[in-house]
Amino acid sequence: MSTATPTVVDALRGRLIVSCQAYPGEPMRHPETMAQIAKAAIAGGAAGIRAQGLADLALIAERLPDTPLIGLWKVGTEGVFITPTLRHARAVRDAGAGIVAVDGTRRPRPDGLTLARTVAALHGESTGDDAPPVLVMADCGSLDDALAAADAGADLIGTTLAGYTGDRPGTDGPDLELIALIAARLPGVPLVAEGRIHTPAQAAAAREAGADTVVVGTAITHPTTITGWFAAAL
Ligand SMILES: CC(=O)N[C@H](C=O)[C@@H](O)[C@H](O)[C@H](O)COP(=O)(O)O
Repeated sequence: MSTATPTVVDALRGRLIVSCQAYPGEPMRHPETMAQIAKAAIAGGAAGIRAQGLADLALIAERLPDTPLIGLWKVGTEGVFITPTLRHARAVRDAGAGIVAVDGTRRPRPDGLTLARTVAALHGESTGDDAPPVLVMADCGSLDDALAAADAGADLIGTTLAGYTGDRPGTDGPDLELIALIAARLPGVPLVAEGRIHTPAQAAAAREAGADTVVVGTAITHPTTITGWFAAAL
């Protein structure tokens, strides 16, 4: 696992990261819209942004140059779809993400590389201008994924895919049990709680369970879903 203690991780510890994503065909799917949402999230106290797609990432990096940015590139919605290959990861980095989120499961990757080789390649490549190498966040779906990803050298472990790979139940809120299991087995490896955190109390519970930092997406930045929650209640 990585022994680096990057300052960007310190800046995120105990703080909120807001995921700003709109899905194909949705009204808010526009880089300008996502950049404005990201700025609004920072104004509200977020310490970092997570975003998808090269155009969104490039604009957010330009508008918020001092904000830690976790980038990903989704390819489809099935199997290994979060930044699935080294080529996608390099593009996300080159678009301006200081942290590249990649699929961190043990499933085979479309380019045939292991996660370890993917991480090593990214760590070994200069980003120019004395900038530190990009950090890699492994989006995991289980404890075994997390252990393997830490072994592979991932800088941050995320619970992003818990409930989406068949290894863990799709809990109503965050998978607090998984967060606690990973925190206990990987002390010292930055742990990002992500997925189905819908209330401030759930965010606090994720931190309490052992997460270093918390990502909230839908509940802050996806009005169609939030509206649906309210509409369904009436
Ligand atoms: C499983 C998957 O594709 N997760 C994606 C990863 O980037 C996003 O669709 C989620 O919105 C993000 O993880 C934040 O989670 P939530 O929106 O539940 O707060």
